[in-house]
Parts: sequence; structure tokens; C-alpha cells
Amino acid sequence: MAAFTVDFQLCFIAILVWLFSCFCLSAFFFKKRKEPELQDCNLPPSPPSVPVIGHLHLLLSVPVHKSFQKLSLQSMVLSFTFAPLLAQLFWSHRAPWPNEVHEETTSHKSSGLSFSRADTAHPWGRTYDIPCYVTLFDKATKKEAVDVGKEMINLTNNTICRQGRTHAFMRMIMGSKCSEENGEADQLRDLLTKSLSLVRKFLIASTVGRLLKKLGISLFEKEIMEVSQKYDELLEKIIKEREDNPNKKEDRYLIDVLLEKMLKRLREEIESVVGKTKLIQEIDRSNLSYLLAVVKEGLRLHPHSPIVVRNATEGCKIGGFYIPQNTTMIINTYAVMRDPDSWEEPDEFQPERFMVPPSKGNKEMREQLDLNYIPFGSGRRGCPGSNLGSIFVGLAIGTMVHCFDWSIDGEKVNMEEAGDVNLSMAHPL
Ligand code: HEM
Repeated sequence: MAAFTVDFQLCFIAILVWLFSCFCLSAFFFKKRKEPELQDCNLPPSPPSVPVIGHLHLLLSVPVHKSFQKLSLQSMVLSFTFAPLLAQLFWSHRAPWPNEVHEETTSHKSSGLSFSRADTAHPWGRTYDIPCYVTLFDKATKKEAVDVGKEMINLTNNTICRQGRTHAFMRMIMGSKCSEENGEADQLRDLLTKSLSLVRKFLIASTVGRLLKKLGISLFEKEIMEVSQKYDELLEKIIKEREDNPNKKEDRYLIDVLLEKMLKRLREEIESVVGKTKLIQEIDRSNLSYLLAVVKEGLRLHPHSPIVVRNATEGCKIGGFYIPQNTTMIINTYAVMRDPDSWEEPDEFQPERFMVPPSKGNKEMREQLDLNYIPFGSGRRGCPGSNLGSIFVGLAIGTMVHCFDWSIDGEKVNMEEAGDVNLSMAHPL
């Protein structure tokens, strides 16, 4: 009887192995026939694919935006680094191009991703963005006076540190920073890191997820639920605390990004406009053209999101190529903003490129610059906080340059990047 049980198990395993081999062989030898409507279509060129896994290996290479950039330089892959194509992608196909990606993201409302990246087609899609618009953003959109400069100085006075970003994030979303003492800030930092690392997995899931879902396998479900639940718990706790202490006075911290090279010129400009005794305010920005150019150039060379994603809800034509329905398209903002065909000396930090005088002859050049400058994405799902973001970063950098003396260890600031889907400095200042 015992011998029979062992044989049965072996038999079962053998059948599984046989089924799996058949699946692999059929995927290798019998390529799926093109859907009838795709047969005479001019599909975009693609790099060579590997049997069974297709292009999955390309998604797994690190960092994604750099490997895609290399790929688009090496082969004829349709790469959206060409301004007229970008315009078509972001603007001409508004209806069939909502933004973000697929069910794994949208089925878990409270994960850090879906928090801001909901599909507009979902009933809760836009409304779920609402928590992001409270306090500062809300005031800014209503054109109420927001003393962003004062906010920044309060932040600066407290701490210049990496943690500053977490507090700035919380302050924008919740109108308050989270506490360092009871570990809340660490918890949030941990959650942010986890949700950012999930973005990469979402990309993989959007490539192979549908097939696996048919087989009853849901990718990354457990991880998403875990992060989701932790967000819920933390947000509940913060909301409760705020309800209990509505007037609690808040300290503020700072977003810190600093590019050292043009420091002297920047300081001279700020001192000539603002003076040595006053502090920089939002109203000064219009006279600080070099500061604005430094911020733009920083975001061009080091975009926070090196890739943005679009999903075709309907088939459409872009640049003469047919893009089938449900295609996930990755727009490499990093490569677009370093494309040698669009930018002179693309890898150099040259804020002056954004200081084109407003003469008639430069109109075309400005339009070209605008089309290829996409640190905030573009189109219908472009960043709604781009103005606030620029003000915030501008005043943060301006205040830091104005109020502090800076020196660096060694000869240069190490600008090596870390992260895939959201970039940060690998060696923070
Ligand atoms: C320097 C600061 C910022 C940068 C670099 C940035 C960048 C981006 C990028 C690249 C996207 C994706 C756009 C696309 O897919 O085309 C995005 C989306 C978004 N951003 Fe920002 N952002 C910044 C600040 C802000 C601020 C201050 C807020 C709100 C107060 C905000 C709210 C959002 C929201 C809600 C979305 C999702 C839009 C949608 O899916 O329709 N961002 N941001």
C-alpha cells in the first residue's frame, strides 16, 4: 500500500512536469496568431524577445530607465524621446490614454501607489486623490495667500536632513508632520520605501500578470495587502491623533536637494534681489530667473520619476505605428530629458539653457524645450502639483543657499542615483 502511495505521488509530479514542458514547448513553437485587427497593422519595432518570457528580462535589469535608454539608442525600439511623438502620446490621444497601469494597483485603494495614481475610469479614481489637496495645495489652488517662504524657513530652521522629505510629504498630505519620538516617522519612511519598491513589481505584473491571473496566480497580492494594511493603520492613528489635538503646534522640516556647482552665482542673485537681512519669499521668485533655471535644470537631469506609464484603453496610431488596445507604454522621462537630439550637452548641468530671452526668434526653441521637459509627466495625467512642487523646491534651494555656507567633502558632489521608479541620491548630502 505504501509503495502504491509513493508511485502515485511520482506519477502526479511527472504529469505536472509533462504539462509544464508542453506549455513551454507550445509557447516556443506555436506562436500566438495575431488578432485579426492587428494583422495588417504597422506595429512598433521591438527588440529581440526571448521564448516564453518575451521581454521580461529587460524589465528586470537595473535601473530600468537606464537600460531602456541604452536600448533605445542601440536598436529601433519605438522610444518616446522625440518631441512630436511625445505630444501625440500625451495630448492627441487624450481619451484612450488614461494613466496608470492595471488592476493590481487599483484594486488596493490604500496602497501608497493607488493613493495618488488611480485610474480616472474608476469611480473612486479622482476622489481618492483628494487627501493630497488639503492645506497648502488647497490654498494654492484657491489662490489664497500661502506663505510658502515662511513654511520653508520653518522647515529649514528645524533640520536639514534626509528625514525632511518624509515630513514635507506628510505636511503636504496631512497638514502635519509625523512624530519622530514614537517611531511614526520611521514607520512612514519604511512604508514609502516599500511602496516605491512595489512599483517595479507592478510593472512586471502588468506584463505577465494577466496570464498568471488566468492560472489563478495573483502576483504580489500578499505584499500589497500588507503595505496597504499598514498604511490604513498609520493613517487611522494620525487622523485620530489630529482629531484629539486639533490645535497642536507643528515643527517643520525641509526637502533638501542641493546642486553645488553654480552656488556663487545663485547666492549673488538672491542677495541682490532679496538682500542680506530679509528672507526669500514666494513673491521674489519672478525676479530670481537663475534660481528658477537651476531648479528646472536639476529636475531635468535628475527627475524624481524617471519613467511614467500609460495604458491604451483603445487601439490608436502614434507616429504612424499602431498601438493595440491594452498596451502598457513606458515613457522614459529620464531619457527624453537627456536625449542628445533635443538637448545640447544633455548630461551637463547648464541652467542657462532655460534662460532663453523672450525674443520672437526663440519661440520655436521654447516650444521645443517645453515639449521635451517632462519631470512632471504631461497630458491628462500629468502632475497637478507641478506649480506647488516647483515653488517648494525653488524656495527650499533658495533658502538653503541664502542662509547657509556650504562646502563639500572631496572635489565633487556625488550625484549617483539610487532607486528605480523614484530616484534619490545614492549618497545623500
Ligand atoms: C517637485 C515636485 C514634484 C514632482 C517632480 C512630481 C512629479 C510627478 C510625476 C512625474 C507624476 C506622473 C505624471 C504622469 O504620469 O504624466 C506626478 C503625478 C502626480 N503628482 Fe506630482 N510631482 C511633484 C509634486 C507634487 C505635489 C506638490 C503634489 C500635490 C500636492 C503632487 C501630486 C501629484 C498627483 C496627485 C499625481 C497623480 C496625477 C494623476 O494620476 O492624474 N505632485 N507627479
